[in-house]
Amino acid sequence: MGSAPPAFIGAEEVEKHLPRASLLLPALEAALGNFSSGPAGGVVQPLRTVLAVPGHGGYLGVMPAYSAADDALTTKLVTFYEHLKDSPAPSHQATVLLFDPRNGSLKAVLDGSVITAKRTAAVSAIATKLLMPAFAEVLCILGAGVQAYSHYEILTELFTFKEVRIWNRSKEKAEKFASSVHGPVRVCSSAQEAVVGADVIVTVTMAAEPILSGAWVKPGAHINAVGACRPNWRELDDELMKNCFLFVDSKEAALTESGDVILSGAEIFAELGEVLKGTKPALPEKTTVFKSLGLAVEDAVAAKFVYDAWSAAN
Ligand SMILES: NC(=O)C1=CN([C@@H]2O[C@H](COP(=O)(O)OP(=O)(O)OC[C@H]3O[C@@H](n4cnc5c(N)ncnc54)[C@H](O)[C@@H]3O)[C@@H](O)[C@H]2O)C=CC1
Ligand SMILES: O=C(O)C1=NCCCC1
Repeated sequence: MGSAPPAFIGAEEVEKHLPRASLLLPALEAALGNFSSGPAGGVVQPLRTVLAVPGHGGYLGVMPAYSAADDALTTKLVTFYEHLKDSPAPSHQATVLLFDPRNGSLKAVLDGSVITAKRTAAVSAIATKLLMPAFAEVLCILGAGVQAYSHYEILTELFTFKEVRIWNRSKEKAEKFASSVHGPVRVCSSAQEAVVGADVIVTVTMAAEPILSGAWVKPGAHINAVGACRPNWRELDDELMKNCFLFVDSKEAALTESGDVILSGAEIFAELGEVLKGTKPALPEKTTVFKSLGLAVEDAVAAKFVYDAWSAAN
């Protein structure tokens, strides 16, 4: 007898079984700690393969991982495109394949876009909890796309800010963001206006040149730097990179993929997983940057969560 055909779990079903990114927090915290524990942590994850699509300004990323603690075996396939002016397609599209680790059978094909949006924001929330200054009052989001929404949702669910500000390259998109989310958001006309005085800053743009300058950043602020995932792309300038304590999800990935890290020559202080394990301090009183690139094990944990919830309901 052959194995059952794989389930297809589309975006709506993923959303239904993962209504809030915060549901992933315990599993993601454990996974980040395991990832930073080397082979003893039971996470098997090579550096992702990212191949350019010549002539189309696009990239295809292949992200396999196995997490022994979750007994989750997945690979995510993600495409991201720089210029989509005349296309209705989102800039990032993803699919996660979930396998049975016991025999390699494909159990499910899951929409990966919702998973990517939520797990990335959840990891930024973990970094924020550890690294933001005490009494943080002002949240600033630079960018108004998919990740801006997921970051806004989890950061305003977990923390209480007196003010939320947004800036986007095209103001219309920032205004649409401000009128769609549930709480008050101030639309700013420049990145500088949004950043000055902010305690927590999130950069979620497709920029390839710095959009955040260290000169604007309040000493002690925490920055989640989520965009700029190519070795020649930047969101943060050298002044910020050189004058912060730099935390990353993966040292290997940061030194291979992050233009902000590679081109600035900034020294990495710790992986987030090391802070979660208690082997490195968090330093919330310092100016901190969490450079996020996205780990395949985060997708494994999130896909397993969705699949288990879906299975229980079907
Ligand atoms: N670290 C991680 O785990 C992940 C990181 N990302 C990255 O996060 C960033 C945001 O992703 P999404 O929200 O899905 O993209 P999106 O396309 O939905 O939104 C991107 C935003 O950036 C703005 N933008 C585009 N080009 C710009 C430029 N040159 N300068 C300033 N702003 C510009 C757009 O107006 C848009 O509001 C991307 O860089 C993406 O690659 C995405 C997924 C996971
Ligand atoms: O981790 C991910 O997923 C991604 N990271 C960088 C940009 C593409 C998607």
